[in-house]
Amino acid sequence: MRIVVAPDKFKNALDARSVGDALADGIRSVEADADISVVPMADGGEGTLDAAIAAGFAVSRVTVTGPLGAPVDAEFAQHATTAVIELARASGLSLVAPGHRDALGASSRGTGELIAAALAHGATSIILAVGGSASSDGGAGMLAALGARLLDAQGEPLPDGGGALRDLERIELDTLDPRLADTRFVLASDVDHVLLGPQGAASVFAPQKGASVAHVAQLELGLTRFARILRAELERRAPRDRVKDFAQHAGAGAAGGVGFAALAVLRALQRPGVDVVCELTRLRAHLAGADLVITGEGSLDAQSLGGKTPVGVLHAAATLGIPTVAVCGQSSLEESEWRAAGFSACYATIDRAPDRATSIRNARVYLTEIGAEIAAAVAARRD
Ligand SMILES: O=C(O)[C@H](O)CO
Repeated sequence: MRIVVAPDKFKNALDARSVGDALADGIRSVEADADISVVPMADGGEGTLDAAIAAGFAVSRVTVTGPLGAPVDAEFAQHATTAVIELARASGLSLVAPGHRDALGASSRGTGELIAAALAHGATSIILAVGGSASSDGGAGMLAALGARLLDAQGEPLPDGGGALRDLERIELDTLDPRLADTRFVLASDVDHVLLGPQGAASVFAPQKGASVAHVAQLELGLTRFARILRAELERRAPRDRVKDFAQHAGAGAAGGVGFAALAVLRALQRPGVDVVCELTRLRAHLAGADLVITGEGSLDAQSLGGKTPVGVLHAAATLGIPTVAVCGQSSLEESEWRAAGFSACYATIDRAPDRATSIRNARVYLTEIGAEIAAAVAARRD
């Protein structure tokens, strides 16, 4: 029996590798000879770097400016001239203790510093995996770290953080790192949100970064100003008809608007994150000859069906006619929904636990049980 286990992380419980290993342990407890490939996956947000490293990319460590200004040790991954930068490693919300969240002050500067480090290592193709950020600065910090000048009415550099953007008067892009002109960027984002408005970066995501209602309003104002001034600067540099309204582009609102800066200034090509990760991990090669695929993520819901990891893996397996089983911490989908999506079965750890906290705490144990149950079901069908 050949089984490919290609899960995303179970947020707050286990990383993707641990989820896969727990399922594999369970399968082997029933089918000792099973040929199992564990392929840690991600949807373009957090976990993308781990997926690249698991796929053989080399790791480089750099000290960069953390989301609130203190230095953090971050990593990027590189293979030949392709680098994977995961924003969350430099500018992630997980780097900030819950009591210290500062939605106005947090910056994406460290992500720009990571990009600069990758350029110094010879990268000419950069996959920018964004999501899980502490910042809502529209990518202003990232651009500043790459040489852009963001100035206030007195011609002084703006302080870091989305809260300061309301004082932005001018952006100069002529000072950008010249290597960027010869670098191809792919934007792999965890969400498709636009930059502004009720579905934008400030309204939807800033509250989880510690923003009050008043902060959200201030951030929205600043991001609106930033988008307008940046667009004017881009129009100054290029014929007006070639400058798109990147603020409205899907993914522009990812990571507090870093998606916007990546699209507008780094000329990034936006791709569904899970497709990028499928390529990084060479998932299709792993799937060759498989009898079954197991995928999943912490919470399986309508958003998952919109193109998150489980569905990306499901589609890759379906093209080869391989059945796919979903495993999750909890699911809000009806059986008819996950079946209609194409999964042949769906298992949730919460179904084995008295409550959510226990489900998270004992995720490894439950996943091992689920792995055993899946293997037993396959064996029963075969015998
Ligand atoms: O970082 C964020 O703002 C969210 O994860 C959406 O990208």
